Amino acid sequence: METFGERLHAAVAERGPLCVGIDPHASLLARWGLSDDIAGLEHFARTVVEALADRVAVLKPQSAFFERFGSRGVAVLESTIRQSREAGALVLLDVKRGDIGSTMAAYADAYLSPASTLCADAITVSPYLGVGSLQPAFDSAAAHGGGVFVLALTSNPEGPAVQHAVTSSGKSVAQTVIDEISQVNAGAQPLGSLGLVVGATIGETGHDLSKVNGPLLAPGLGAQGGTPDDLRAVFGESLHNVLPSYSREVLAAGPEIGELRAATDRVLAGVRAALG
Ligand SMILES: O=c1ccn([C@@H]2O[C@H](COP(=O)(O)O)[C@@H](O)[C@H]2O)c(=O)[nH]1
Repeated sequence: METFGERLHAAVAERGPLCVGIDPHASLLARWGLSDDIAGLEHFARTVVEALADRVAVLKPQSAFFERFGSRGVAVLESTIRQSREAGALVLLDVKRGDIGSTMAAYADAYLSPASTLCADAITVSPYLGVGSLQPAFDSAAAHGGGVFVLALTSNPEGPAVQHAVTSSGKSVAQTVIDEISQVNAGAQPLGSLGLVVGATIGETGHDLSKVNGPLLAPGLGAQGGTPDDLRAVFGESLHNVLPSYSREVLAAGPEIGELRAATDRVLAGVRAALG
């Protein structure tokens, strides 16, 4: 069985280093002339999949915007994941889950087990109950060829108050997360299956990402103000493992499929130039 790291490496080589988020904000539904209800959600998600799933390496549905509509929204999320994967995109489900023991194991079953209708290629998780509490997700990912992206240095301005705090070991909380994930990924070829989330907006923070040996998801580009030029300052020598992620910047170009594709081509050209 191929690992997620292998699959992601191949997808990026074939389609380019880009993740596009599927975030059906109420404001985007309105901008597309859609109703803020289950029919609007379904149309929006289906259009993005039709436009991009056969050409973008990774699609990242934001679970919250589907859950907003209850069980019918979750059903749309299920079909969005399935259709995206069938069209060849890897699906990173942005759910930012984090819990302990058997509860974390149940989340892992929900999102990483092929037996679940919500099974994605990878998920985002939160390490603030301790990185060790995420072990069931790491185990499930390893068993099924999936991936897990752990929040490390997030793109929001509130993040540093927690993530830069120094622990009793003398390291920051974020560096502790980075180092624990680096240990698991050590030696994996061409890339480990555990990734980190590091915002494109954070600037030079002095954190050492050089040993991660896994994908570095970079949200915060476009609508949050981050630019491809910011990536060098944030990632330095680790640029080769960066997976830039845009949501609103691309989605605002819809609803025309050609416009969504053109916006995607434009941001991909920008990040390619920055990543070198
Ligand atoms: O640090 C983080 C982690 C996750 N996100 C998510 O990415 C998208 C960003 O959307 P844009 O429209 O490109 O701003 C959204 O789903 C966030 O929840 C993040 O922004 N920062």
